[in-house]
Amino acid sequence: MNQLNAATLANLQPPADLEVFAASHLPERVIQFGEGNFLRAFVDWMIHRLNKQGLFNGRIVVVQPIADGLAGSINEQDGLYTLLLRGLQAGRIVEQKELISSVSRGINPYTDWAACLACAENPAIEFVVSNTTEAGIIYDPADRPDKLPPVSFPGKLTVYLYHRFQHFQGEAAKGMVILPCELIERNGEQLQAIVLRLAREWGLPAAFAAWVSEHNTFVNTLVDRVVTGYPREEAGELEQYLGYQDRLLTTGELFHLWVIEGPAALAERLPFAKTGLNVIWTNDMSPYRTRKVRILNGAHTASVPVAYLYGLEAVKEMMDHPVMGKFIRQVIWEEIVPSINLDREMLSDFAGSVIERFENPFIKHYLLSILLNSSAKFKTRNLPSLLAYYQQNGVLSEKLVFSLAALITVYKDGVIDGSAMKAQRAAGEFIMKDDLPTLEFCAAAWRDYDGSAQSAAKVAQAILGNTGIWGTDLTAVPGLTPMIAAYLYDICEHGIQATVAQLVE
Ligand SMILES: NC(=O)c1ccc[n+]([C@@H]2O[C@H](COP(=O)([O-])OP(=O)(O)OC[C@H]3O[C@@H](n4cnc5c(N)ncnc54)[C@H](O)[C@@H]3O)[C@@H](O)[C@H]2O)c1
Ligand SMILES: O=P(O)(O)OC[C@@H](O)[C@@H](O)[C@H](O)[C@H](O)CO
Repeated sequence: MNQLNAATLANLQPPADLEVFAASHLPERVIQFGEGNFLRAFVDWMIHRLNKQGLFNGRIVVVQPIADGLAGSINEQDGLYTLLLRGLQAGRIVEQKELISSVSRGINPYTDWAACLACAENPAIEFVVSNTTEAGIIYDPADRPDKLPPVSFPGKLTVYLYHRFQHFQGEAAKGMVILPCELIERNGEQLQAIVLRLAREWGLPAAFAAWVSEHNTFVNTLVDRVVTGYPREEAGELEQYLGYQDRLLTTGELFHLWVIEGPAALAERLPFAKTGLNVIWTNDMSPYRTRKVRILNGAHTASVPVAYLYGLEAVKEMMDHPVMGKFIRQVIWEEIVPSINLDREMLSDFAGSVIERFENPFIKHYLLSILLNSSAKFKTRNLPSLLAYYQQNGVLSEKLVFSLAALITVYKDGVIDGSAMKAQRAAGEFIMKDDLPTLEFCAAAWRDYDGSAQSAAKVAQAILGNTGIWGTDLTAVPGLTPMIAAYLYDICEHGIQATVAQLVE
């Protein structure tokens, strides 16, 4: 079977339900840092939808942000890939198969940084999009403008913008619109602040900093869609059906929401709403962010360590499970939702829709992929709920605390292997990826556990007291250390299944 590319497509009779739209004539108008599943199933899909209706007429040049990436595969496929969106709409099964044609090419800046800078000279490329994970928007004091390319994403963007500034001699109209999609608080503002800091520390002219501030627009955005990536279990069957091999094949749910905090005039230049896409332009995205990160991501992060240790593999399986299904619903309705100080009805509607999305029978969202980097996720997604619940009620939220104990148990008996950990659950060994110092610290904290309640208390004391992991000393939260210690002991000595079964009843 041939690999998908323009030539393969030209000689193929695609299945009738695969929507194909030719876009190879359209100019590049967007530069995108990040080539992951999420952007391909979200922003690139949205631009594709705009193009189909003649509302944008532009393509995206994709830059891989780290040395190991997919630019080569993107080019082998002439930027083409298949997206499968599946779910229930008004009780009906809906499956949308689209051949996405909005990506023009991939650039690997580690082998061709000049190609990336050449884009900065193109006046038609006015938009920057990014998703470099939460690890991407960071200030790296060791980064340098003369590295080819700079190491960090903000470093690359600073040099990119400086090249544009120089090429167009600071012309106001050549400023860019920058839309980061990383799931960090006020992503646009944080990115702009790092760019300006690097510009200052690298001794770039003050006029450049002024141009960045006055003529470039960094917007804050919040993204929402469950993207499950390459469907490895059914890929063979799907490729037979499609008639080609597609290394970039991606799957996800139908639901999508992009909240953009930016000037109304921008909505005219990116007219997503005209195509029926769920894109909200607002002056204040914080309620959207709080509700999404605390309820949807928080529910994932609270339930996944428990469910994975329990022996389950995917979100839908967890939702259908007699014990774990109760656990996740209880943690959402009884602990997370009440801890958020926003309109009750809005929160309830959202929580209900999140549960329906998790029940989507057509996507397989692996727990292990959600478990990745759980310590940082717990800190930003669940700790605020745990602490707010305590402040409101004067007692600790049992299931959120239990989920923290389950997460701490994930690191028990772990052996560091390169930058990850070989970890253990009853069902066997697995690879736990997390921040390396956290993995090392937690593995060491468990070493003296001897099956006694006292040694469980020592583990709890050590791990909760590590401010580097949680951003605060959690042993200072009244009652938390003994409660975690008791759960650790129960999980280790009675097993997670018995412990969680008792908790949900
Ligand atoms: N998959 C989803 O359902 C989903 C939904 C909403 C938001 N997100 C967010 O999108 C991010 C990416 O998800 P994905 O599914 O596309 O993952 P992915 O693994 O397919 O892609 C990750 C991307 O991030 C880049 N990257 C990784 N580490 C980096 C680093 N240290 N510095 C710079 N770039 C780095 C990679 O090069 C790649 O482009 C996640 O961190 C998540 O927060 C994902
Ligand atoms: O993508 P992560 O690893 O940051 O978090 C795992 C999930 O919570 C996340 O992917 C959600 O499904 C997504 O944020 C929905 O929009």
